Amino acid sequence: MRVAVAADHAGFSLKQVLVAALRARGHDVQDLGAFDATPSDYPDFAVAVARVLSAGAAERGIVVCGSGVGVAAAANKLPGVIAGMCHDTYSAHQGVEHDQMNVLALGARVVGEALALEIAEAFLGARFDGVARHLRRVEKLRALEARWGRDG
Ligand SMILES: O=C(CO)[C@H](O)[C@H](O)[C@H](O)COP(=O)(O)O
Repeated sequence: MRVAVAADHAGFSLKQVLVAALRARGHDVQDLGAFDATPSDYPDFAVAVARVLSAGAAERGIVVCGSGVGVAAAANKLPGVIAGMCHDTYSAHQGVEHDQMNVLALGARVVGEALALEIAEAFLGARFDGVARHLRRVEKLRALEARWGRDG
């Protein structure tokens, strides 16, 4: 699967681990930085991933900061993005199956590397189930986006 990944300084180390592991497992990973742990601003990296998703150049995105909160908020500002912060595997796959989540937000100061990798795999392995009630709810999300717009 084509996956865009990015992190700020707080998520840099975990992002390095995720990129290497996901590539080793056969995913086509686009690493959008950060490329070192120099202090940086999480919106810049979350938006880099969200732009790729918004343009249809990747199927999924993973964004990492200290808590996962900032990158989730930033990614959700762009059209076509449904980002969720998940620190357990159930939310990571259910968010895709029910909510069509396409960006996973992780907090590197919250979860360890092994759990983060399991969460990422649960996210990447899941597919939207297309069940009518789930589709109806996702369409309401899209309608909210269309009504109030987002700054891409
Ligand atoms: O967790 C974050 C946002 O939700 C980000 O990692 C922030 O950049 C975090 O606040 C970083 O904190 P720092 O003290 O600047 O390292």
